[in-house]
Amino acid sequence: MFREKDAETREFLEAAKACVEICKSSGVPLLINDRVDVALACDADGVHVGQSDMPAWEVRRLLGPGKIIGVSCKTPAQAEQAWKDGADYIGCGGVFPTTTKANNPTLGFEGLRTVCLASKLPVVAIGGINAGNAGSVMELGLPNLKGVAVVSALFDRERVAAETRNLRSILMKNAYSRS
Ligand SMILES: Cc1ncc(COP(=O)(O)OP(=O)(O)O)c(N)n1
Ligand SMILES: Cc1ncsc1CCOP(=O)(O)O
Repeated sequence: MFREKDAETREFLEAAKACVEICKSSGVPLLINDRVDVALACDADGVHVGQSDMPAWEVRRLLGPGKIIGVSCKTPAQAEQAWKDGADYIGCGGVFPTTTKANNPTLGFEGLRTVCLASKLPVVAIGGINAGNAGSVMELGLPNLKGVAVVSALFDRERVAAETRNLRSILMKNAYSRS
């Protein structure tokens, strides 16, 4: 996911193009946060939109059937709408308090559980998740909960690659212990 809230469009596009190149060479899909125009211009793999961004059905119309669309959802009604609109997955949170996104109510495990139980789409948990609590989120064993998304757990750290490997190994251990 490429998420940049403050950049000018041209700066955003240039950075997104660079990320697309890196991700393509590693076989990793790249989604662009919010910006359908940028995703189209750099041929990203998809877009993630929030509840006040372009509606997912419109994103689907513009991107076509082959791209990945994610929608942030805090309620069962929003999850149902995302499914009707043709999204591929939903992001649900903040699960824990976070300073990365302002005015973002914390749902806790109960809010996450409510949305996961109602969702017809795979769910990615987000908000305040890190190496210390990612295991406890996945161990909830909620239906449709397929993974976690993090920002500060990696980018507030000096050793981003090492932190990424550590978080990945925690999530992989959890995946094996549930299979
Ligand atoms: C998996 C996932 N969930 C939520 C988001 C954030 O999207 P949004 O609600 O549009 O909030 P902003 O990031 O735009 O502030 C995400 N990128 N991924
Ligand atoms: C974008 C977003 N949407 C819900 S919480 C959040 C921020 C997550 O950031 P962090 O992983 O740093 O808590």
